[in-house]
Amino acid sequence: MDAPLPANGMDQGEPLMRAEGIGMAFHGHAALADVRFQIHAGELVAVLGPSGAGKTTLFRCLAGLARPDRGCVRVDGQDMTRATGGNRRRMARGIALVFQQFNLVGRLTALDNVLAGRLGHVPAWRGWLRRFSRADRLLALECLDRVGLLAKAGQRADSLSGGQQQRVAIARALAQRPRLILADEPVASLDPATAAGVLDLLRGIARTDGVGVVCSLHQVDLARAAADRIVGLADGRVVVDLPAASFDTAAAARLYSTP
Ligand SMILES: Nc1ncnc2c1ncn2[C@@H]1O[C@H](COP(=O)(O)OP(=O)(O)OP(=O)(O)O)[C@@H](O)[C@H]1O
Repeated sequence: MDAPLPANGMDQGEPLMRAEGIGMAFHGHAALADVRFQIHAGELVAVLGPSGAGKTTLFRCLAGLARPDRGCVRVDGQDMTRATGGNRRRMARGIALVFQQFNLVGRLTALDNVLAGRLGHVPAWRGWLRRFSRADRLLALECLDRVGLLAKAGQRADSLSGGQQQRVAIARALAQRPRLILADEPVASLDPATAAGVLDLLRGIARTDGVGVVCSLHQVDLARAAADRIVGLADGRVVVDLPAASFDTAAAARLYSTP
């Protein structure tokens, strides 16, 4: 008999990214301790945990923005933590980041912000002069269309609503043509309905494009509705790693009551 397919219905194969025993301390206090989990193509993994559990520190380690004291992050089996030069840049290009505060340039249009997603793919001088090719412009417009904001392409980013700004940030991530999207509390600044819409969008991208998405969240209900898997961090350790459908009140109690 065939093995059952994972929660997202896709054949998972080799993981895109693997956290292998990540540890990181600040002033002698462990923010992360022996964190291990995997992310596969096409799945949305929600990282939940109480305040101070280490979600942002983990996100920074996965994104290559911080170097863990112990363990490593592997992308396609290669150790990103110790990669240098062109190799590191190539790995970083495959990882797009989405932040709670959107990180758009307010005075630039939505389209120009999305084009920033192409910066890792074009020669530096083109980026400085904002000389993007026709193909890059078409791709950026296509990405805006996918997030439902083609009509806002020429509008300044700071004139858009919070939900629209986060959609532009997701379009920018898409324009990078990433294999992984790491989103640190992407819906923390949004109202519940807008938040659910943004998570639906990320889940659709995971499914349609086969991108792995990791998303830290504070709301259990949103995580259960949008994610394929939930990884629970408490006091820097993974205390839960379950298909979202199996994340019940007992799992939530285990996660949020860990001393
Ligand atoms: N730059 C830093 N210097 C010192 N301590 C830090 C630093 N960054 C994080 N920490 C500590 O590491 C621990 C984990 O913090 P982190 O921000 O990763 O948690 P979090 O789960 O993202 O929290 P929240 O949900 O409140 O954003 C906390 O005890 C925090 O005080």
